[in-house]
Amino acid sequence: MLSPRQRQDKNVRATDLDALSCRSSANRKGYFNPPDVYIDELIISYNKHLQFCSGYTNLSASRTLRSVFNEQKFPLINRGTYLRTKVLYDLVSSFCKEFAACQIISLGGGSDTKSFQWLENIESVRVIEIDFVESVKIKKLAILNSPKLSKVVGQTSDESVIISSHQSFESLDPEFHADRYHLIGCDLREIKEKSVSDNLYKCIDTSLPTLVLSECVLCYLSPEENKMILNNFSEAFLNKAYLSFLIYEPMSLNDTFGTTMTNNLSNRGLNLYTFDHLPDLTSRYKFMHDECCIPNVKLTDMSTVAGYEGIKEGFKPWIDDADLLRINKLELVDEIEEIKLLFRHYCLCYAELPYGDKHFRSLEAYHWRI
Ligand SMILES: C[S@@+](CC[C@H](N)C(=O)[O-])C[C@H]1O[C@@H](n2cnc3c(N)ncnc32)[C@H](O)[C@@H]1O
Repeated sequence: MLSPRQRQDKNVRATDLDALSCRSSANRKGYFNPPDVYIDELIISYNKHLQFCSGYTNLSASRTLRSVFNEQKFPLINRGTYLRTKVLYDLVSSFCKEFAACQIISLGGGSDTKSFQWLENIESVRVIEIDFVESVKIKKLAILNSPKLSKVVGQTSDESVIISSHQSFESLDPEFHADRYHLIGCDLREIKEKSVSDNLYKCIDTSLPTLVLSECVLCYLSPEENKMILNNFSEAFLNKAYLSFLIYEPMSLNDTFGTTMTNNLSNRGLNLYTFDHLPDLTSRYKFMHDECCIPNVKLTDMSTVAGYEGIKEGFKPWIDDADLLRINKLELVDEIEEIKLLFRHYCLCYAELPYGDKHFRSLEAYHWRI
């Protein structure tokens, strides 16, 4: 029997399946150019191993996977997935180009495949991915059993790893370490505990310019936990190297659509703790700037990023015309008001700490609302 907290954590971990199924759907529809060749390897790992995760049986795992992956995604969801993936990928890539030798720390990286693409395309980047122990094991098994993934992280072996029971899954070491890539299993809420932080900072190089990425992760934690996690990184890098945060999250805007989002999630046993406290860009700016003491904070919403709003006010879309034209041809999306409404409820935040005269200069090329 799972405790209420374990049940809640199981639901939070399962949000990764939604993210993966959305990426898989967008990929199949041709949104990603070039196509993402890593997504299927993660799906294979979930198909084989979800049944061994806590709270699942063979039957409930196949039911979950069927319902998540068989569901047809609306064009507007595919478009949103594409936009989020493309914008975050490009922004982080331009960070890596500007800072040359650098490090990306992905909080709650789940089955995201952008890390593999950064490793493939950017020679001097180190990537550290952190997630719950079970989620990290799914990714580790995907890497160990996939020649494609093993190759991209720079560690090939001829032996595949066979997991055939809850027990063998549980006894698998969750960590994976290669020269430029590290997978670490931990609960971010415990980041201040000495054993957790010692283990984490063994893999993190605090002398490198670093970007901490959180894509739909911190929203599942309370504002106090958000602050504690951000402060933990800020303190670790203080006077040692440039540090910044890139955060992508839903926000409630305190409107009817936000209330519907909250209700849908709470029906699935999920609480978005930041929804009440950080409902919009202004409150998020205050939180990052005043409470987390980060001096340079930029924020915008995805409707502005995509060019659905803000053009008259002088905001330029972040996606170029040729790409917009290309994705417009993939699927007919005529519910423009619905797209605006949905995209307005997702925010993007870049926040950097002072370190000498270091600054992510390419940031100025993007149009931010705040
Ligand atoms: C919606 S998924 C997003 C996954 C990935 N960032 C993406 O965008 O595709 C949320 C992820 O955050 C992870 N997560 C949430 N709370 C966490 C915590 N307290 N510690 C570690 N990981 C956590 C979940 O396990 C899950 O993989």
